[in-house]
Amino acid sequence: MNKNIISQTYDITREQRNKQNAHPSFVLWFTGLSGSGKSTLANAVEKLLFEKGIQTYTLDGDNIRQGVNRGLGFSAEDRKENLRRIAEVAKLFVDAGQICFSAFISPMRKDREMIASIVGEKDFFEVFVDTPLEVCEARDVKGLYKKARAGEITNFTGISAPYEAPENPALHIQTANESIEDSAKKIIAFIEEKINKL
Ligand SMILES: Nc1ncnc2c1ncn2[C@@H]1O[C@H](COP(=O)(O)OS(=O)(=O)O)[C@@H](OP(=O)(O)O)[C@H]1O
Ligand SMILES: Nc1ncnc2c1ncn2[C@@H]1O[C@H](COP(=O)(O)OP(=O)(O)O)[C@@H](O)[C@H]1O
Repeated sequence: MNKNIISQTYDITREQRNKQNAHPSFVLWFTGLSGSGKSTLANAVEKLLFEKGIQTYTLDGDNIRQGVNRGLGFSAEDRKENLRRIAEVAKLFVDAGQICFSAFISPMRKDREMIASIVGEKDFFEVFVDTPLEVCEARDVKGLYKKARAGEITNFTGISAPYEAPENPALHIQTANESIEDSAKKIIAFIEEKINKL
């Protein structure tokens, strides 16, 4: 850390923002294979909360990689740096009073532990979007599995790069046999419980 950089404090605090919004702020971190349903569910849940006047924002891998993290690839080191930066951004959203959804594959347990420690354990909730590889591959929303099988994409999660399933997620969503609405309802119930408890 540069000793010439000193932390600046501002008078409007997170607590004041939470009070004004009438709800706490925290991060729901969706992890799962490509095509598991992370973006779909973050989108569905965000719409339901928006209607209730709850402040939310979603950070999504595809979008962030075209802007803030343009230039990072899919090696283990680049994924770690991608996720470290997003964790810092998510932490800012929590400070800004938002319920922040993060939809990133985030395949490695160690990297997810790093994210939790950056965001702060008490503000971090891991949502495992648990969809079997065969189902994700059959969905092949963006045609990437086909390319990965053909060897046109290297380091593709689930095919040529690892995915380590969470061992103790705050929430476990299995999308293979349930509708988007049913999955979204489970997440909303989880959030409502947090809002009432925090
Ligand atoms: N090699 C490889 N492996 C996995 N995914 C790939 C790859 N190349 C491109 N894509 C596309 O990038 C999206 C995943 O980016 P993330 O930032 O979420 O990945 S990570 O958390 O850093 O592992 C991912 O988006 P989702 O399908 O929404 O998960 C893909 O569209
Ligand atoms: N219960 C469910 N939850 C989420 N997505 C589902 C569900 N059932 C089917 N799907 C479909 O699975 C696909 C998931 O794609 P997407 O949200 O882009 O995944 P990811 O963001 O994890 O890559 C979408 O086409 C969506 O309609």
